[in-house]
Amino acid sequence: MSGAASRQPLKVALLGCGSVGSEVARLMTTHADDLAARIGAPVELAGVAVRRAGRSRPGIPDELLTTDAKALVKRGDIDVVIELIGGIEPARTLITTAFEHGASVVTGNKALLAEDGPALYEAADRHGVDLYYEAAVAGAIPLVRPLRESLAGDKVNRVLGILNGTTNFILDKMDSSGAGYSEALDEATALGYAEADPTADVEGYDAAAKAAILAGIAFHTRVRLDDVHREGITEITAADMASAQRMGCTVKLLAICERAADGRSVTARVHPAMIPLTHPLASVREAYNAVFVEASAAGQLMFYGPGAGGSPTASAVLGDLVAVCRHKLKGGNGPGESAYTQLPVGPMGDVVTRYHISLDVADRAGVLAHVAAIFAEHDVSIDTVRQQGKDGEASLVVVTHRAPDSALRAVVDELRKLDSVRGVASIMRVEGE
Ligand SMILES: NC(=O)c1ccc[n+]([C@@H]2O[C@H](COP(=O)([O-])OP(=O)(O)OC[C@H]3O[C@@H](n4cnc5c(N)ncnc54)[C@H](O)[C@@H]3O)[C@@H](O)[C@H]2O)c1
Ligand SMILES: N[C@@H](CCO)C(=O)O
Ligand code: NA
Repeated sequence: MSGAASRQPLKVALLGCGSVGSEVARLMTTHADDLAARIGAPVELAGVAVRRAGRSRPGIPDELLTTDAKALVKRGDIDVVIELIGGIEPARTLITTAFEHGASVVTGNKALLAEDGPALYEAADRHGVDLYYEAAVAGAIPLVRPLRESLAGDKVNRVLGILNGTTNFILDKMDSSGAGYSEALDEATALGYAEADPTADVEGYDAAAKAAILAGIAFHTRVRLDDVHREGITEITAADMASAQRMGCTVKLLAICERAADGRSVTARVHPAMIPLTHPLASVREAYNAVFVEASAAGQLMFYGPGAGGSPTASAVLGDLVAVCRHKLKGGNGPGESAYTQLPVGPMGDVVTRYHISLDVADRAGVLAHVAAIFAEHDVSIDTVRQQGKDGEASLVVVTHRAPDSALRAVVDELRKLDSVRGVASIMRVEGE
């Protein structure tokens, strides 16, 4: 018997046995010997909380199953709680109860961390236990740990990436096949990427929660879901995609967290954006995620891989499990969260970027001059204009140089008032140039 195997086992309670939880349980069994050797003691699945009783779970002895998650975390002999239920309650209460009973927690719950992360980080700290959550952002891709630990000596200025697999799959489909949004969503649902209710993905809530978590760690400040400007992909049309392609671009749902130029605030936003086909994020296909981190000393780092799915996400959970078990065994805790910079989160109006605006206008003399004058009045410089006319109507596509979002909004408000402007068909930001 190896030294690790002869040690007293560390007891683990698993809350939730869905896509990720069931994979975690399976890997804990199949990798048991390696986990014991790496941790220095065996890990024992001591209980599994499920919502419905009476159904056997493959690989999990029936006597470990319980529908009373609260009693499980209160048992007093649990070293680590793995929370994979999701949502705000009862997950929040279960996690804080686990802390009160001396257990460290590993979770993939981005919704909860974006809503109430700081209170939970503080509670973990107060009780001298760990709260680890690599699975919460970009699934299997190591991103939380590199930001929290590897880059702790650097100054991160920007985090930009694709943080939602479902929407990337839909946009990729629209780009490669010319499909409309609904058709691409149907395919994502049929393949099991999009859930029955895809709102959190397609409206950008899932990516915004991940952006809030990343911005908080990257800039050492507090960022909540409500601080993140959020736009989803439901309004993206096949025409938008075709227009992007004409510019040598594609459309991606991006999450962008940035330090302001004066260093006094940060911004965090999730919205669709055109990016040039030459940009590495343009080649992120299907349900993959990819994230760029720009830091003062390190320069530009790219993280890429499967950001969702039971098995990839379970990989991140197990990595965290090993880390917190090592701390349990050796004493002490991993790095906590720090919000020492107290940088405020600035409004979307402060964000400076480029825009692609598509207008339906009357095709007559002077219209272009009127439109151009409104851009000039607000100091928004035009890069290119493309006009296509038919039967007295025309579509006008204006691409700007970099300008503050507030100035662009003012331009659009005035354009809408012009008689000759029939409608603003789309406004999209252009990133990555
Ligand atoms: N699936 C992914 O690709 C993925 C990726 C990253 C993070 N996550 C996160 O991981 C967590 C779990 O996701 P999932 O995809 O496995 O979800 P899931 O819906 O497949 O699993 C959740 C399970 O929890 C159970 N449950 C709900 N309430 C419970 C309760 N009170 N007690 C016991 N069990 C309860 C449900 O019955 C379900 O089986 C979520 O926070 C999710 O955001 C998921
Ligand atoms: N629904 C999420 C799962 C991973 O968090 C996605 O599509 O990326
Ligand atoms: Na991750």
